[in-house]
Order: sequence, then structure tokens, then C-alpha cells
Amino acid sequence: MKVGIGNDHAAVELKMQIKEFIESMGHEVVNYGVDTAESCNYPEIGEKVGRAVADGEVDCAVLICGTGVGISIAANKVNGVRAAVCSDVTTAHLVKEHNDANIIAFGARIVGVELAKDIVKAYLNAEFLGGRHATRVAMLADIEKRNK
Ligand SMILES: O=C[C@H](O)[C@H](O)[C@H](O)COP(=O)(O)O
Repeated sequence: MKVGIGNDHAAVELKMQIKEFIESMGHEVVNYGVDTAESCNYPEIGEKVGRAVADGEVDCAVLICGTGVGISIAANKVNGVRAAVCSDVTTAHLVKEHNDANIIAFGARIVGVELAKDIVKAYLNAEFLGGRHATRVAMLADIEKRNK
């Protein structure tokens, strides 16, 4: 798979570790994040990665900021994005299985590197279950259509 990764200044080191980890799983990684600790604005990164996913530039993505929240809110403003904050392994596979999440996010100030790797692995190895979940995911897209 082609996996996007994005981060703000709060998550530079964890981003590098996760990027290497995803590559070690055999995936290609496209880095949309910052590589220095200079303060930056997570909405810009979240939007950029959201658009990359929505446009099919990458198959899915991982977003990391201090908490994972701000950057996921930004990504979720892009039509077609289903970004989910995950701080545990169970949520990480369920957001793919039930919600067909195309982005996961977590916080570099919340989870340690080993848990972050477990979260990413659980998400990337999971598959969307379809069925009743597909009906609900289609309803999410319908909400976007009703937006002005
Ligand atoms: O949701 C937002 C993220 O956690 C940001 O990484 C955080 O707000 C950045 O905070 P600061 O500018 O204090 O490093």
C-alpha cells in the first residue's frame, strides 16, 4: 500500500519512527509532515493529508500531532475523509473494520512509540467488513452531500 504520513512540530521524532516501521511492513510511505521542531500549524498538515487521501494520491494515512485531535479534525473537513483518533489497538482495527477509516491519528504526547507501532499495525492489517457497516459508511457520505 501507499501510506501517507503527516505531523506537526509535536510529533517529529515519533513520525520518523512510525515511517520506518510502516516501511518495514513493506509499504511505501509519503511524508507530508514537518521534519523540524519549529512551531507550525496542524490544520495545514491535516488538510494536505486529507486531500491526498480523498484524491487517491495515497491509499490511507497516519496523522500525528500532540494529541491526534486537531490534525484529525482538519483532515475530516475534507469530503471523503474518515479520520479516527486511536489511542489503543482495539479501536485501531475497529475503525477500519466498521468505519472504513481512511486515516488514523494519534498523539505523540499521548502514546509511546511501541503502542503507536501496535496501533498502526492493527489498522494497516485490518479489513473493512462491509455489510451493515457499508450502509452506515454510505450514510456518512450522505451527510457530506447535504452540507452547503
Ligand atoms: O490538537 C492539536 C495538537 O495536539 C497540537 O500538536 C498542539 O496543539 C500543539 O501545541 P503547541 O503549539 O503548544 O506545541
